[in-house]
Amino acid sequence: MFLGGLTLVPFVLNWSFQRQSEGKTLPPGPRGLPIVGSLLHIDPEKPFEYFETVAQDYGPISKVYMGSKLFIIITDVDILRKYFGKPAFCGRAPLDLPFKIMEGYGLIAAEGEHWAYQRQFTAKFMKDVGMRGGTTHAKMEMEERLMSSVRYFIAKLQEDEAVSLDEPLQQTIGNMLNDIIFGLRYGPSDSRWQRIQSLRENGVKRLKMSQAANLIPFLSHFVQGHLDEFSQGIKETHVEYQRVIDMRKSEFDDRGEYQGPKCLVGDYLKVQKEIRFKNPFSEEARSFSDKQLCYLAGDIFGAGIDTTVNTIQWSILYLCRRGRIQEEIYEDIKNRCGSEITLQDRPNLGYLVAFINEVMRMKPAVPMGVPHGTTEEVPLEGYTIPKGTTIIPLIWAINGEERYWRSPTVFSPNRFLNNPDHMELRPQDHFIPFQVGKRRCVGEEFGMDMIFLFLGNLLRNYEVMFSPQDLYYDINCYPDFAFTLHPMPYLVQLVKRPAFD
Ligand code: HEM
Repeated sequence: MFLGGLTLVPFVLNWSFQRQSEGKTLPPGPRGLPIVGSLLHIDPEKPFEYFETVAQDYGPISKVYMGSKLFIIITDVDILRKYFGKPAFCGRAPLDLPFKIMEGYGLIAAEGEHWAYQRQFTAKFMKDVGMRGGTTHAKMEMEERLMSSVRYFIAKLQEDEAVSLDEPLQQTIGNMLNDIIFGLRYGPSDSRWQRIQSLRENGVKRLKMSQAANLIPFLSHFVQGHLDEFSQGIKETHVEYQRVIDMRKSEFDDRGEYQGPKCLVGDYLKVQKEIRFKNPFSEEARSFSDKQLCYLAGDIFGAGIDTTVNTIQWSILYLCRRGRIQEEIYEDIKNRCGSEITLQDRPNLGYLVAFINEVMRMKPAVPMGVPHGTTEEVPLEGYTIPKGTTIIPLIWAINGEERYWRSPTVFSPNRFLNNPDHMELRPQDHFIPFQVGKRRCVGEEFGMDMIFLFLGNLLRNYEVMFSPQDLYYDINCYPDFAFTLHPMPYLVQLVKRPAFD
C-alpha cells in the first residue's frame, strides 16, 4: 500500500507541474483530480449539464480534464464559426471510441484527404437528389420516394389505442434512409433488416458501456468484451451491405452504364469505376474502396436515423403536453393544405417549422455536438491548443444562453417567427443544431424534410394525446445517453381527424 503510494508521488508531482505550465496557454477551467480529472462530477445521463456549469463559471472557452484527456468547451457561436472553418480544427476528436475503432473509414471518423474526397462525393450526391441547392425535378422525385414510406406509416396507424410509435418510426425513417442509400426498402418482418436493427441497438449499448475507456485508457482491458462485440456487429452488418453492393454492381449493363435505382451506393460505384479507370493507383482510387462504401453507408444511416427519430419523438411529446400548439398547427393544415402534406406546403406551415426548431432547441439531438479534434497545435483567441485536443461545441449550453434567447427555459415556437400569421420564419444565426463550418452536417436538409413530412402527415391525420399512464411523464429524463438525446419510452392515443379536400 505504502509502496503503491510512493510510486504515485512522481505522477502527482508531474501532473501538478504540467497543469501549472499548461495554465498559461490553455483556457480556464476546473483543475480536476489526478487520473480521473473532473470525471467524478459527471452524471452519465446528462454529461452536458456539467459542461454547461463549467462554461457558466469559466466563460465561452473553457477546459475540462476528463480522465487524462483535455477537452475544450466552446459556447460562443461566432467563435465556432470562426474556427470550425479552419482545417486544423476539423479533425475528429482523438477518442478511441467510436472514432478510432472506425479506422478512419466512413465520413464521420474520416480525416485529411480521404475525408475531403468522401465529403465531396456525399455532398454532390445530396445535391443530385435535390438537397443542398439541387434541381427541383430531382427534389420532387426524392420527395415522392419519401412519401411512399410516410403513406405506409399512416396507413398502418390505428385509432384509440395506447400505442408506442417507436417501432413504426424506426421502420419508416429507417426505410427512407435505406431507399436513399441502398435503393431498397425492407419489410418490417424481413429477418435481415431485423438483424441489422438489433445489431445497431446492441452496438450503441456496447459503445456506451465502454465509454470510460476513452478517458482512462487502462480501463480498456475491462471493456474489451464490449468492444469485440461492437466490432463483430459492424462486420456482420457489412456482410448484408456487401450483398446489396454486389446486387447494385450487377446492374451495370454491357456498355458499363448503371441501370439500377438512383441511390448513394449506385452513384458511388459509378464514381469508383471512373476513378479506377483514370488511375487505379491514385490516392483517390484507394479512397473509394468497397470497405469504405460499407462504412460510409453505415455512417449515413447511423447519423441519419437517431437524430431524426429522436427529434420526432420529442416533438410528439411536446404536442401531447401542449394541446393548444397542436391545435394551432392543425388549423394551419386545415386552412392551407390538401389531404396530403408535401414539401410545397412548407411556406404555408411556418408554425410547424418553428415548432420543430423550438423542439430542436430545447432537446437537441446531439447536445454536445459531434466533437472535433485539432490536427496540429493551434491558436484560439489568445490561447494555444495542443494537437489532438477534443473540442466540444456545446449546443446544449448555446441553446440555453440568455444572451442568445429571451426566456430560454420557456417553450415558445413563436421565437422563430416574424409575425403572427405563421408565414414568415425569423432567421436565428445562433441556432446551430447541425453545427457550423467545413464539417457541418451533410444530411441537414434531408433530415428536416423527413421530420416535416412525417409530422405534417401525422398531424394531418391524427390528434396525438398521452395515454392515461403517461400523464405524469418526466420530459427532463434522459435515459441511456450515448451521443444522442432520446426520451423515455411513452405511449400515445391517436384520434382520427376528419377528411377534407
Ligand atoms: C435532426 C437531424 C440531424 C441533426 C440534428 C444532425 C446533426 C449533426 C451534427 C451536429 C453533425 C456534426 C457536424 C460537425 O462535425 O461539424 C452532423 C454530422 C453529420 N451528419 Fe447529421 N444531423 C441530422 C441528420 C442527418 C441526416 C438525415 C443525415 C444523413 C442522411 C446526416 C448525416 C451526417 C453525416 C454523414 C455527418 C458527418 C459529416 C462529416 O463528418 O463530414 N445527418 N450531423
